[in-house]
Amino acid sequence: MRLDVVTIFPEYLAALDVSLVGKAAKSGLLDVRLHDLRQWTYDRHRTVDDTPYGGGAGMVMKPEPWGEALDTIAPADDSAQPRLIVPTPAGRPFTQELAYELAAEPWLAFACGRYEGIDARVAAYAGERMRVDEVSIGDYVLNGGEVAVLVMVEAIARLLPGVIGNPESLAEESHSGDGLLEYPVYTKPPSWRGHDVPEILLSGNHGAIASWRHDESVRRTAERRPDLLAAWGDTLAQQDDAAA
Ligand SMILES: O=C(OCc1ccccc1)c1cn[nH]c1
Repeated sequence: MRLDVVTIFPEYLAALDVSLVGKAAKSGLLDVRLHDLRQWTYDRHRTVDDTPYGGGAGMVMKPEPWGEALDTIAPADDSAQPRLIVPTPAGRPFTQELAYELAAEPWLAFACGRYEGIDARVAAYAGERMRVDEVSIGDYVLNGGEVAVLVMVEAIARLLPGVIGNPESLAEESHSGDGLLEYPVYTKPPSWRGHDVPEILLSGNHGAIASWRHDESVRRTAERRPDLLAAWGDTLAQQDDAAA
């Protein structure tokens, strides 16, 4: 997979060179290219922002540098075009499902907005030749899209074959498919500072262990994410109907 990231803080994305993503990049699974948006500015102050039409506080990122960045990274006359992801609080939710979808793409480009955002015509212009998704990693506001890109790239890269050492560990994690949160995990020692590992996990009774883990997943989901439990209940009902 090719990954392009356009930002006014390329050093923010240096983290992509370490850990899993760094290893994937070195092993050729990922072709990560960072671009400084100011490369496409020509005034003395390398201006990337201006005041918003219609008034209001803050500044908006000018369209011109973005248009030139996109034209350099993905020339309009190339048949191959990236899927453009624009992190923003106003985006569609980033989910494990979307991470899987994006992990199947051959080429992703990320546009890191700052200030109050990027002139809306940039997404419209890009949309003339590539798929554009405005995506939110959560209901809070950051100063820029860079951290959101780190979050999304890590969630996506770990799904690429060969990046994760043990693919089985993908199957049982939270949000990985059954719609419930992951059960609590334990390792040695069996007793630690007055806290013991639940006996069932030391029993070797795999049926009982699986049942305990499912019950713990349901309990935790009910406690922390009743929204997911409702969805999970609906899914079960649909499965029952389908089986009936
Ligand atoms: O703050 C975020 O992105 C940076 C950004 C982009 C555009 C305008 C303001 C801020 C964000 C929050 N959840 N997901 C993304």
